[in-house]
Amino acid sequence: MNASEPSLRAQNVACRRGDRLLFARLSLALGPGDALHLAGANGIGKSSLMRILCGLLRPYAGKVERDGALALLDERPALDTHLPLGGALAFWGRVDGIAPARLDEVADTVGLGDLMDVPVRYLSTGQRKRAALARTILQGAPIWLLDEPLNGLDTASVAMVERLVAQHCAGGGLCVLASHQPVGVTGLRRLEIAEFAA
Ligand SMILES: Nc1ncnc2c1ncn2[C@@H]1O[C@H](COP(=O)(O)OP(=O)(O)OP(=O)(O)O)[C@@H](O)[C@H]1O
Repeated sequence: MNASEPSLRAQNVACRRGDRLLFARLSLALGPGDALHLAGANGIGKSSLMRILCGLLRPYAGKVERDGALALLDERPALDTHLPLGGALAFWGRVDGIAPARLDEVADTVGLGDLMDVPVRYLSTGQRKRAALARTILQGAPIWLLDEPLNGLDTASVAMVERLVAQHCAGGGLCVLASHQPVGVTGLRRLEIAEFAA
């Protein structure tokens, strides 16, 4: 694999939360163009695995190796809820050196171009999810970790996320996506996390 190409590997990873071993011996390997759907029952450990993959949580056993920058989308979008959406995205635009025109372009992509003057706290559930997706896109990272990106989205928005994931992977990125819902992305692999059995 080329050094500039993104990759994400987990080898024999185990996850312990409190005194419970959630899962063990979990391995995965993704390279450019790959997309993986993480599935499994409530509380099985999908979000925990996402946090392990991005380095926010230490695995109980095993190791994770990653090449390339990553963007994590979870239920806590890093957008100032007191700012208008445009201002909240512009904050990160200044941090990351993103041109204002690019902010507008991505806001249009996720269907929020007309809501840039609305405070983030007034956005609906689905609009807030789409705002978080805009932030994910704007990060420009080749590795996307999307934890329940379809929650609260209407049918058209689900299709939009599926399209964006497909485009991201077609452009050489990779994506791990945790969802209880079916995900319509061509070539998507599926990993069902199973409860740990000794
Ligand atoms: N900080 C923590 N300390 C102890 N236990 C935790 C902690 N965070 C999560 N857990 C527990 O770990 C288990 C897995 O949680 P996690 O959020 O990873 O599951 P999930 O598969 O994403 O669930 P869901 O489908 O409901 O989103 C749950 O039983 C949860 O209560």
